[in-house]
Order: sequence, then structure tokens, then C-alpha cells
Amino acid sequence: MVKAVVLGAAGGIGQPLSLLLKINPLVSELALYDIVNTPGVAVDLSHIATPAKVQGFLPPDDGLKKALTGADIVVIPAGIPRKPGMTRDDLFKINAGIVRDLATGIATTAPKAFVLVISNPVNSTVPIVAEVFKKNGVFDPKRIFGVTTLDVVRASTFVSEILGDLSLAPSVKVPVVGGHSGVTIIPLLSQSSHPLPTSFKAEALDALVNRIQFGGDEVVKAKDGAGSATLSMAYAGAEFAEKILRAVKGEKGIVAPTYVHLSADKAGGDAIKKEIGKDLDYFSAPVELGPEGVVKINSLGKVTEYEQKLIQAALPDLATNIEKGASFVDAPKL
Ligand SMILES: NC(=O)c1ccc[n+]([C@@H]2O[C@H](COP(=O)([O-])OP(=O)(O)OC[C@H]3O[C@@H](n4cnc5c(N)ncnc54)[C@H](O)[C@@H]3O)[C@@H](O)[C@H]2O)c1
Ligand SMILES: O=C(O)C[C@H](O)C(=O)O
Repeated sequence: MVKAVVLGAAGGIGQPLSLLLKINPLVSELALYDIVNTPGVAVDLSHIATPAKVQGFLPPDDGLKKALTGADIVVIPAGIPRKPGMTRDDLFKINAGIVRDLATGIATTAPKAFVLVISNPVNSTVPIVAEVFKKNGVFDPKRIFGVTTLDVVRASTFVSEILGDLSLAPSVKVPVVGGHSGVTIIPLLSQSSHPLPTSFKAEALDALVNRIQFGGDEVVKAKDGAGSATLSMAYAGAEFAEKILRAVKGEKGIVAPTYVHLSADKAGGDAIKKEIGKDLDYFSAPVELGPEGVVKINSLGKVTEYEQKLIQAALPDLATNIEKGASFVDAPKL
């Protein structure tokens, strides 16, 4: 029996993500929590002929606690999305408090659940969740994940486009590491399962890296004020959740890039710090998953000089974002 919970389930990501979890055979119970509309979304989904039992909850009558009771995995897409001209960091003002309060609910009701953080800015909201868990004495870095899968999905798609064959997209694997915003998104294209054409020039590489780093802006611009990526994010979130659930069931060798506290695997985390040359607490790296969450944080592997420059360019922003999130929890309410 696996109970999955979506916090922010009535939103642009929340609804399609809940749909994908409802049709996932590894999920037997699905609880949907939001400040609006979850009863309707839950009844709608409950008519789908798959085994998962669906229930919707709202804040009154301890709805958050009821939704989280018995949770095995909690996915958080709650919070406001970007509009054109905004950075992810601009969302901190509103989303930090939302994530802190939801994390408090998880820490007190389902402290052993795997927590998958989608709400932006991920580089800061993951430290917020971790600090709330620490404050409640239940912090386990092996169980808290920042979802960076959309960057990996985009890299697969864009590389397959360059190779002129979209049918390759599902099998193209590119490790994307670092964080989840702008220059902190570091695609290690030299390690792509499907190498770029030898004719690929430096400018084209710059353009591809830039497209992966700013893929979110491409969607925000196209949506023109109506929000940011929702459908591709729901796909990516469901894919990452499925990896966690398969690992919990005992499947071995599942590795995915995800943004974690580097103490989740001390030896692996220390090795990453050496590779990047900075003592950061959080970094998105290829992580091997198992029944208790993080099994191992893998090395970044052989990176080119070009990629080492991308890593160095990411570090100042990452450090600032981490500090901003980590110091928020004891800060006065905004
Ligand atoms: N990690 C990623 O790769 C990634 C990708 C896309 C979007 N995002 C982020 O995901 C978040 C959600 O995006 P969206 O497009 O679904 O936004 P949205 O506005 O469509 O939905 C957000 C939902 O959160 C709900 N909500 C607000 N406060 C809440 C609270 N206290 N408790 C529970 N629910 C609450 C809202 O009612 C709404 O239904 C944004 O912060 C966005 O930036 C992250
Ligand atoms: O770009 C955004 O604000 C949403 C998300 O982080 C994305 O990468 O699409």
C-alpha cells in the first residue's frame, strides 16, 4: 500500500500531476490538498478506473493533517508561478512561507515520508523544508528531494531535436546538475548518452546550454502572463515520483539527478564538494535511490573544462539561494 499526497493539487501542475499519480499502478491511495478546489478535482479523478483511492482536502477541519496522515510520498507544487520578467527568486517572498507551513505539517504528521519539492525557487525551498524538519527533530537528508527532473527532460528533448530525431527523446540521457534556476542549471552534455554531432560548433553548444538553462523562461514567455511550465512539469514530477516508488519496492540501480542535502551520503557529498571546489550544503547530483531514499550521491564524472566553467559560474548564486532558504525558517514571518 502506498499513499501519495499532492500539496497544491488544484493548480496548474497539481492537477495533471495528480492525474498521472492516479494512473500509476504503484499508488494505492492519493490525497489531494490545496487551499481551493480539491473536492472537485478529487471527485473528478476518482471516476478513473484505476485502483488508487482518491480524496480531496481543504484547510478547514485539519485538512492538511488528514491529507498527510499515513503518507509515504508527498509532492509539493504549491505556490505562485512566474510571470514574464520575474526570476524564480522573485517567488521567494510568497512561496517561502507556503513551503515552510506545508513542511511543518509534514514534519509533524508524516516525518518519514519522502518529500519532493517542486515549488520555486527550488534552490531555496529545499533548504526551507530541511530546516523545518531540523527544527522538529525529524531531519533525514535521505528523504528530501528538490525536483530538477524537468531540466533533465528538457535536455533529452533538445538534444534529440538537434540530432533530428524526436523519437530518440525518451532514451537520450544527459546528467543535469547544480541547481534549478538559470546559470545554476548545469547540463553535462559531454556525458550525453547520444553524443552531439561532431560538426557541432562552440556557439551551437553555448546556445544549447543556454536553452536548457533558460527553458523555463521560454515557457513563461510563450504563456504570456498565464504562468509557467505545468504539463511538462507534471510529467517530470510524476517520472521522478515513480523512480522513488520503484526504488522503495526494491528495484536496484535507479539513478536520477536531484537536488539534495549533501550529508545524505557523506562520502559522496564530500566528493562532490571536492569536485566543485566549494563547501555547499546542497547540490543537484546523480543520486542512486533505494528503499530509504538516497543510497549514494554519485560523482559528477569526467567534466570538460567548459563544464567546469559552468559549475564555477553557478556557485555564487547557489550559495546565496541556499543561505536565503536556510536562514528563513527562524526569520520573522513576512
Ligand atoms: N521545480 C520545477 O522544475 C518547477 C517547474 C514548474 C513550476 N514550478 C513551480 O511550481 C509552483 C506551482 O506552479 P503552478 O503552475 O502549478 O502554479 P498554480 O498557481 O497553477 O498552482 C499553485 C497551487 O498552489 C495552491 N496553493 C497556494 N498556497 C497554498 C497552500 N498554502 N497550501 C496548499 N496549496 C496552496 C494554489 O491554490 C494553486 O492551486 C510554482 O512555484 C512554480 O514556480 C517548479
Ligand atoms: O521557469 C519557471 O519559473 C518554472 C520552472 O522552474 C521551469 O523550469 O519551467
